[in-house]
Amino acid sequence: MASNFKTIPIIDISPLLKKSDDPTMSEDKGVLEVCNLLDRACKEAGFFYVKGHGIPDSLINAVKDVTRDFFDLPYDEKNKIKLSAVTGYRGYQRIGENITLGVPDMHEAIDCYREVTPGMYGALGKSLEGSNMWYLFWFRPAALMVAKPRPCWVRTLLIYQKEMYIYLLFHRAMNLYMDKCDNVDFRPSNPSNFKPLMEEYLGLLKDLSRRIMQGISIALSGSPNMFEGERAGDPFWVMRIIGYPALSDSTNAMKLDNDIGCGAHTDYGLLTLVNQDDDITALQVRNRSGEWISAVPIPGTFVCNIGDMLKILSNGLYESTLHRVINSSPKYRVSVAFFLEPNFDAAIEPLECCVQHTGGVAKLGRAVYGEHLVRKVLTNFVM
Ligand SMILES: N=C(N)NCCCC[C@H](N)C(=O)O
Ligand SMILES: O=C(O)CCC(=O)C(=O)O
Ligand SMILES: [Fe+2]
Repeated sequence: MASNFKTIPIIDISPLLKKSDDPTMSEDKGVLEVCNLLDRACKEAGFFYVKGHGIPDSLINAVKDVTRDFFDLPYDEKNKIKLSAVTGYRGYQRIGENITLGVPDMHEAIDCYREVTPGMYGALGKSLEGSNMWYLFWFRPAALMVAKPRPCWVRTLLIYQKEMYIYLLFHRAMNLYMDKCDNVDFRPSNPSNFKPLMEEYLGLLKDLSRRIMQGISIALSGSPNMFEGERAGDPFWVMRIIGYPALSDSTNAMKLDNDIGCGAHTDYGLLTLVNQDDDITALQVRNRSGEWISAVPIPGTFVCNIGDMLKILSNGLYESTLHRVINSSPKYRVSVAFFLEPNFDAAIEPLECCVQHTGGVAKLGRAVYGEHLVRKVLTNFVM
C-alpha cells in the first residue's frame, strides 16, 4: 500500500527507547508520538531512518571499517570462508554469485545467520544448519573434508547426517579454540577484531530492533509485546556484510555488463536496519508510481524497512517495499544490513487487530517463516 512518497522520513525513537521496559508504555505521550510517526512511515514508504537509537557512532563506523578491511583482502583469502551448502549458506560470496531476478548482483558479501544446531528445526532448518565463519581458517579445508562424501566403506559408517554433525561440532570447537588463542601464530590478523566487534554489534541491533517492534505493535493498536512469544519471542536473525565495487573498477569484468549492485527485491522478515557508507548514495526505494527514491545517507542513522513477514502480519497495511542498490560512484561502497525475523518455525498470518483495521477480511495468506527464508536462500545462489 505504498504511496507516492518522494522522501523517506526521519524518526527520533529515543522517547520509545526510554520507556521500553515500562509495562504502561503505550499510555506515554512521547511513545505515542513516535508510534504515530512509525505508523505513517510504514504505511506510506515502508522505509524510514531512525535516529536517537543509542548505538554509538564509533561502533557504527568501526563495523564499516572492519568490513572494508575484509573486502580489501585478496580473493583467495576471502574465499577461505566461502559460502556453500555445507556451511549452511554462511560465509563469503564473490561478486556475481548472488542472483536477483535472474541477474548476478554486483556485490560481494558475508552472510551470517543465527546459529542452527543439527536437528534444531527438523527438516525445515536442515539447509541452514551451521554456525558463522568469523575467521579465515587455514585449516578449514580439513574441516570441510570431514563433511565431504567418502569412499563407500566409510560412507556406510558415516552417513551424511553424521558427517555433518561431526563437521559442525568440529567447526564449533575451532571457534571456541580460536577465541581462546589471542595473537597465536595461526590466528589470522585480518581483521583481528572481526568476530568480537560484529558480535557486540549484533547483540545491540537485536535489542534495538525488538524495541522498534514494540513501537510498531503499538502503532498497529496491539499490545507492546504482540511480537513476543510464538511469533517472534525467540527471533531468527540474519546479517549481511556487503561490499559494492566502484563503477570504475576495471578489475571486475562483469561490471561491464551489469551495474546493479543488488537487484530490486523485498526483505524477508520483520524489520531491516541498514548501516550504510556515509558518502555514497546508492540505495533506492520504489514508490507507488514506480519512481526510485534515493535513501541518501544520513550519518549516525540506520535505514529501516519492513519485511515480507510484517506485511503479512499487518494484513498489507504495511508494505515490504521494493528496493535496489546501484553504486554509480567511483568509490567502493560498504553496508551492513541486520534483519530481525520471526521465530524460525513461526506460522505467520494477519493479526486480528490488523484484519479489523483493513475491512475485516484476511487479504494475505499464511506463511511459515523458515520455509520462506529457505526458498529464497536456495534460489539466491549459482554454485
Ligand atoms: N535477506 C535479504 N534481504 N537478502 C537480500 C539479498 C539480495 C536479494 C536476493 N538475491 C533476492 O532475490 O531476494
Ligand atoms: O546495501 C544496502 O544499502 C541494502 C542492502 C539490501 O537491501 C539487502 O541486503 O537486503
Ligand atoms: Fe534488502
